Amino acid sequence: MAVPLSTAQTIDINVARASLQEAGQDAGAGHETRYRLLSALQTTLDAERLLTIFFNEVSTLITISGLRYENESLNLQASLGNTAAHSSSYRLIIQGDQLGELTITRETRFSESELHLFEKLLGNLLCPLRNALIYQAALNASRTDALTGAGNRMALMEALEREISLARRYNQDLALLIMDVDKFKSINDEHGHAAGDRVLKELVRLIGQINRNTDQCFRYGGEEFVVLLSNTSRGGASVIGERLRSAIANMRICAENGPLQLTVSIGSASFCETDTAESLLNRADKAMYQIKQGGGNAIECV
Ligand SMILES: Nc1nc2c(ncn2[C@@H]2O[C@H](COP(=O)(O)OP(=O)(O)OP(=O)(O)O)[C@@H](O)[C@H]2O)c(=O)[nH]1
Repeated sequence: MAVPLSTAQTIDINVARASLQEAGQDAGAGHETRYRLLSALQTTLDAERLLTIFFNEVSTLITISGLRYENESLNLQASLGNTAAHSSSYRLIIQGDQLGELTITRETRFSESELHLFEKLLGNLLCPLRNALIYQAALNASRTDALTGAGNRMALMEALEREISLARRYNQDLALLIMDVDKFKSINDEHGHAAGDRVLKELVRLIGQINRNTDQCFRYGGEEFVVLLSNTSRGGASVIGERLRSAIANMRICAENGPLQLTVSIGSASFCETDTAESLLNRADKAMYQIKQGGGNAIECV
């Protein structure tokens, strides 16, 4: 049973402090667990690992079937154990920072004293969790293009290596598109750099809408983007590429000098056994270049 946010309890830093102080004074039940928990929570900056440590330690004191955690702004979800009929939900807040929502479940009702103990233990999680989330946000930022929100080149290379090893291991298809805006310099020259920036942002938004997987769109260079298409054949890549090309050609972007139109040249390459990340990108780049030389606004698949 999901508890609506409005009725979810709020754990804040005061609880965390009280919990830390009590951990020093309270020699009663769970004293050792709480010390073990406190030190174990200092060992990692991985939010999912922290939640696993927390779940395992708390389970030695309170019977819990499952724990769910969700942080919408970082798009983080974790689910441990099994979902059950009864639940208690907590909105985690520390000094005004929203850390997400945590829910514990089990088949029988939690007693008041169990929830009281759980809340004390939860207080111990807050600071380590906040540090882990700050770290995660910094990691995300280091892999994101600040202007468009697409992945950057580093993120592309990591994702591409991962996709290639999956394609090899499971004998799956893999394709990628390299897309370059045609005559982008003239868009900047005629409409201004700010309008050029808006074009790049709109382009990424549209790719996300059509491809429904924004994680797989990367800014490869100035006005050049890569779309990774996992589990996609050469024919599938051609269809998606053409869909993108035509949607972009039909897009109108408001600019001071009137509506602005653009076209893109697309090169698509399908993975074959001997490919590396570089060779796959090179083949798509060459295909894209051929389209450029023919005047742009088309797709070439190799
Ligand atoms: N507004 C804006 N412009 C950028 C950005 N990054 C690169 N550019 C511009 O993109 C333009 C790319 O120009 P070119 O490499 O000549 O490419 P093009 O005009 O698209 O020509 P073709 O690719 O041959 O069709 C340059 O004027 C860069 O200054 C950016 O983040 N924002």
